[in-house]
Amino acid sequence: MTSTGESCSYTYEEYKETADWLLTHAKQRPKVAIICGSGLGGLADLLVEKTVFPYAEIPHFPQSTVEGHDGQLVFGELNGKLCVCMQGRFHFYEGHSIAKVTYPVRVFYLLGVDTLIVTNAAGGLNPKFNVGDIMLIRDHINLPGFAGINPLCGQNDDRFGSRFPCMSDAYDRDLLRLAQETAQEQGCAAFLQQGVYCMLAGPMYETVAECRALRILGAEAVGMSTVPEVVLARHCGLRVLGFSLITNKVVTDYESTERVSHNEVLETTRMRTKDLQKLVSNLLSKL
Ligand SMILES: O=P(O)(O)O[C@@H]1C[C@H](O)[C@@H](CO)O1
Ligand code: HPA
Repeated sequence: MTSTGESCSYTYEEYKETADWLLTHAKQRPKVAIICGSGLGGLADLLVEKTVFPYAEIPHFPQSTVEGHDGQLVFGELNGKLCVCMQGRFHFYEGHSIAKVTYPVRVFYLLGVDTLIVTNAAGGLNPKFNVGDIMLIRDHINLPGFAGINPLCGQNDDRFGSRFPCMSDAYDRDLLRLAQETAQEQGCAAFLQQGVYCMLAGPMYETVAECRALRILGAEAVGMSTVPEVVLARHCGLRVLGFSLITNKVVTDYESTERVSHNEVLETTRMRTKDLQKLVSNLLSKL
């Protein structure tokens, strides 16, 4: 890894070393990778015929530091589909460079993965959303990207993708439709939403004025992750499907006494995690 203070990136060889190490140590060859959001790592526990690698054992892999993010990579089968699951993701606010936050995505690509499923916990900005709703991510707003915090900044490596990737189709429309159908079939359409996720760097939750501004921008859910991984995944041509679990409503009123906390976020994930697990699992069988 090179770090100049202004930029920080990994070499192709480093990604390759990690991928080759995993190919040597895991027998599975998954086509689907899943990144589990805060409190949503239980999904990885459902895999069968598992091979589990603590992040600390994987060459060049970053470490998780946030409660609700366990820090292990799980290979296995879920509903008949081979998957590799990140039980714990990396966030920019943990002090990781944006290259570190997204490191696993290029490793997945080199493993032969062609589909990335991302999940996260997010605050609901759309007034029609309820706590516990599952929002299919239709699009995103990359606010840190507006400020130049972007995993694609720096020299482009054509072995991963082109200099100027398209982002107008970041979230795969066929997968979105499939997720909607699956939700209907399993009877959870009542709490399924679709919308625009906006990433902020965090780690503080938003002020009232910020939430009002985000709404004006067209954001419907706000969080502190996901977008850098999706940007890098699209750069190397992976199909992406994203789920935001609406864990809290954001505060847009100065008279409100509500205070969002990570405890509240984790509590909501506990309430809804089984539904999200079932949705992902049912969907996998259709891929
Ligand atoms: O990893 P995700 O995006 O699910 O985590 C969210 C954003 C912050 O890390 C944390 C705030 O409660 O949950
Ligand atoms: N804001 C930002 N990130 C979040 C929130 C929120 O309200 N809830 C869960 N993650």
